[in-house]
Amino acid sequence: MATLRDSLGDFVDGVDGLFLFSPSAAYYERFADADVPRVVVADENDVGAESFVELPLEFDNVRDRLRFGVEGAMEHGFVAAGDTVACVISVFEGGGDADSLVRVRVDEAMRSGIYDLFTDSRAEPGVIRDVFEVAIDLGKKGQKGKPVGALFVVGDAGKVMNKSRPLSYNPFEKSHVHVGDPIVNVMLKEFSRLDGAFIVSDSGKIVSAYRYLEPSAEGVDIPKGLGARHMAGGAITRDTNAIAIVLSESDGMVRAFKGGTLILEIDPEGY
Ligand SMILES: Nc1ncnc2c1ncn2[C@@H]1O[C@H](COP(=O)(O)OP(=O)(O)OP(=O)(O)O)[C@@H](O)[C@H]1O
Ligand SMILES: [Mn+2]
Repeated sequence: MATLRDSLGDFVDGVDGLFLFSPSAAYYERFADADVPRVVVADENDVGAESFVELPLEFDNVRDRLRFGVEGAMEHGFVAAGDTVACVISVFEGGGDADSLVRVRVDEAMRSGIYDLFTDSRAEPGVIRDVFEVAIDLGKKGQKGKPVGALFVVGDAGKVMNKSRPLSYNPFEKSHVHVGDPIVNVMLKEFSRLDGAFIVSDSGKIVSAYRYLEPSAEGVDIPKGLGARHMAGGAITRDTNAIAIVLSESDGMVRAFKGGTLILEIDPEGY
């Protein structure tokens, strides 16, 4: 008769790597003698891991977090398609160290583009994260309690400006304000009541509000049911090297597009 430990030991049989998501230093040390390489996935490399994948956003959805970590590790060459890895991760918050073990088979199809979205975009990862945060926050609270939509085009701003036109005066015309600044977040939320898109530069400068995007929609494949805002947001990312972060007024979801493709869907309520 097998004990529970014997039976569940299969879980780590033959794994090629151990992924530790946001481990404390003590927890990381516990695995110092592990007979497989350790990969740390966290917002910062506090533990000084040799193999480290930076998590730019605390993906609340565990699947997204896992996917991000695995994709990042593939990009860094820590793992490859065909490998199997054991991921130690927290599903529930506040529990201190990780509470779950997930066995993941690394395969090419796992590359959703999440990792690329942050690390392989023209815009700085911190800028992308800050825009996500504004969009998520806006999605959670709405505008004075009412659902609101918003469209942020991030990076490659010169080209994006050339493929769009103003719907109204640009309140950011002569200003040098950046996303992430608390005052700016209030402004962005205020202006999101009005039409059009926000254009943000690679370094996070808000270049314009109220832009009507005029990309060619040719070859853009976005899910049916999404309207003009999403189409325009998706299409501009095919025409330029920008990414688009779209908050839907109708279903409340935050979506990210890159290269004309929907990469990521986040439910702000989960954050
Ligand atoms: N080409 C565009 N460029 C910039 N903004 C646009 C463009 N097309 C639509 N919008 C903005 O999107 C708003 C909503 O349009 P629409 O309902 O068709 O989009 P949607 O994709 O269904 O988004 P939602 O889910 O928020 O309703 C418009 O009022 C307008 O502000
Ligand atoms: Mn709509």
